[in-house]
Amino acid sequence: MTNEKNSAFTLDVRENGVAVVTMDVPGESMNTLRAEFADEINHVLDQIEGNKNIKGVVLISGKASSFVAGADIGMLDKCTTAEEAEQLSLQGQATMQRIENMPVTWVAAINGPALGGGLELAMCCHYRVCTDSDKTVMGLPEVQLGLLPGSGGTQRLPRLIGLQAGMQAMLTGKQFRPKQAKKAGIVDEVVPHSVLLDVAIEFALKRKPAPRQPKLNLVGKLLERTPFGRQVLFKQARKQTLSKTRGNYPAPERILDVLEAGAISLAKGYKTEAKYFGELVMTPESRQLRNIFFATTEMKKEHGVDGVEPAKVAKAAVLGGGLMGGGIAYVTAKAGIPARIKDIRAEGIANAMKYSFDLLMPRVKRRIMSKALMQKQMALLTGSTDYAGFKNTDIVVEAVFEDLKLKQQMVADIESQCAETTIFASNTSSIPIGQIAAQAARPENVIGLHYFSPVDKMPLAEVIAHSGTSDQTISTTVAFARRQGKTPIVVKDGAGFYVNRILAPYMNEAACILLAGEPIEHIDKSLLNFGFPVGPMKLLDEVGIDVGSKISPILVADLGERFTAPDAFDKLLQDDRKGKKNKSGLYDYNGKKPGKAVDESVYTLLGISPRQQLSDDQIAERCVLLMLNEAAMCLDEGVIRNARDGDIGAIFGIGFPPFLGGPFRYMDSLGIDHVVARLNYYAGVLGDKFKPAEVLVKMAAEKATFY
Ligand SMILES: C[C@@H](O)CC(=O)SCCNC(=O)CCNC(=O)[C@H](O)C(C)(C)COP(=O)(O)OP(=O)(O)OC[C@H]1O[C@@H](n2cnc3c(N)ncnc32)[C@H](O)[C@@H]1OP(=O)(O)O
Repeated sequence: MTNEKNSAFTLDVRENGVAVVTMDVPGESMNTLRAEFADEINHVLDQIEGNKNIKGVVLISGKASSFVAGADIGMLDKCTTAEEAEQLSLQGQATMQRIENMPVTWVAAINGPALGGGLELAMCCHYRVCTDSDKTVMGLPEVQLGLLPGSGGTQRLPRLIGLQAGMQAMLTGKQFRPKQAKKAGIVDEVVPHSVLLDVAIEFALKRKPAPRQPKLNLVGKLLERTPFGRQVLFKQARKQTLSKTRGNYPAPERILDVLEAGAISLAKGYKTEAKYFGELVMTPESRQLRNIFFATTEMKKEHGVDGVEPAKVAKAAVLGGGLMGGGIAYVTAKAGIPARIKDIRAEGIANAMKYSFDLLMPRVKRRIMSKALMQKQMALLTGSTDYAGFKNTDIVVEAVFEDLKLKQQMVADIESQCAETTIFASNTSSIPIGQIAAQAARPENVIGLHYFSPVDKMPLAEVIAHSGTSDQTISTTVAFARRQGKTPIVVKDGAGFYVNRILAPYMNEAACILLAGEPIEHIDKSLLNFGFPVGPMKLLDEVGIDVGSKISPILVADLGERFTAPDAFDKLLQDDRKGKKNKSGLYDYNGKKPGKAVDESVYTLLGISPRQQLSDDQIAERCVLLMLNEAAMCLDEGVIRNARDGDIGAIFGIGFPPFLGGPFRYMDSLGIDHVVARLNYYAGVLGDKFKPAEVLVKMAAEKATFY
């Protein structure tokens, strides 16, 4: 065995002629690919080429549960020119082409994540064997970083699984589970971890596979293997991509360019891949997306309170079997934590359980999940219309109606029915936690844990500590939310906490613009083009016009008149328009395409003759500026601990455009002086609600930035 001191690679030539190359980057929990490894890996390749006894090679990771997590994103972040980044790509391509062209058979033995450059490394091998571990995933997620696969992946994946499948995988960053990867043709075998190396060694002793084409049906062959078919395919793909990105994300378009080049010639494909990889590394969009990766990775290591270890949560309970309760129970059981659901009606419990069933059954049918695993997760859900089984719960999450008295009663019930250490976490979206805890015997155990709907999809959770919440409660709740797969941010108690507080002025301004006569679809299109996943008018229908109207008075009482909602909301509610939930809102939910067309009768109800008067940019600027201003006030008042939490909270909570990095990074990119100037302009035209936050005025004067 040869292993240069501190080398990332060791070479062990077995008696049977199989060389095992183990990648184990010293001191790192994950293997990543770095330019500095080039000499090391080429030295290993030289040794293999120089040893005629070697009949085959297995490439395996020395990490317990990960293969290779891709190129080192920190390395990419340090690039200062597109040419520098392009060289990294060309270097990666060359190394992988060298492996692919070696006379001996190479086998990638994958356990755990093989992502980005990690999958590219596996694809230059001649066979791939992976484990059936829950941690084993394969994919090319570069697009989520504003990049494209830069070490040959754009050319190898389509040749392995087909152009359409490869295109889809790269445009979405899809992660393949072991069985999916086998079915798609990414791996040749899926085995238990205990025999991974043995099976890989068997493959290494085989001859290289004959050149193979992915299996395609007739339509697939016509689309992928004829020039005319590819022309149709790429035209459709570009149209779909632009309809999703609205031109805000360059990477998907470059991926299609590279795929189209590669369909003509492999050499052209590699050349174009390196060129565009280099350019994308330097785009502001990719920089912002990489910042999100660094922020969320850093947050994974935080407990919410420095130096306070979380208590163990062995069992949880959920009060309320509605939409939120069902979602909370789902993510709890998915984390492997038993969840007891209490509702006043048995139907409520059944409804909560059905939430999980409806999410899991399709996965079983698509063979993404085994029936046994589904049954195991469902078995963690139990229910009761009383407090039986609550005695040994460590945390109870309350998700009942937004009624203060009811929530205070829930606190009293839990304090009498559960252990003295049991945490009471309220999923309230707006009621100050201090008020909910006002009559608690153990207020130190009371905390807010605010999820966003749909709970199984939205990654953010706000952890709201009132003045009496103990550090232990905070730390345990943060850890619990993280086990549920959430990205928790700890926010200070107060009406609307952080996310709903910055959302309210944004939504109110959209309503004002509507009342001034701007068409609903134009308002939504403007904010969609800005980069939000849904327009404010559609969001109002989705969340519920009644919910929005309940939050406003709470915000006005706690934070001031600037949160007063336009009377449009009252007029809509008087007409029983709650939105999507009762199929009557700003959009028409009764036609053939529910929610697609505006319900024109709204204009009559509001006394409006819709006419486009403002530009997209004017609409977006007015709504977004108020969100930015409120975010700055939240930071200044300590509602959020830092700009990073504010950015991640806005992106993960309300879909603030990720390519802009979040409110604070966006203000930095605009320039604080520009933000203040525009706020002052609108304050002069539209009133004090646009008055710039004092903190922004001060920062502008000092030419300060948030980062
Ligand atoms: C050549 C081209 O194709 C370009 C590329 O390959 S771009 C990179 C593509 N790869 C990715 O986008 C994967 C990014 N990583 C992840 O998604 C996750 O880390 C994971 C799913 C691999 C593992 O998740 P988890 O188990 O939660 O572990 P952490 O996220 O906490 O990560 C553990 C530590 O590894 C560091 N790390 C992970 N991936 C990378 C990477 N690509 N570059 C640099 N560092 C990476 C992460 O920062 C953690 O480090 P720490 O020191 O423990 O904080």
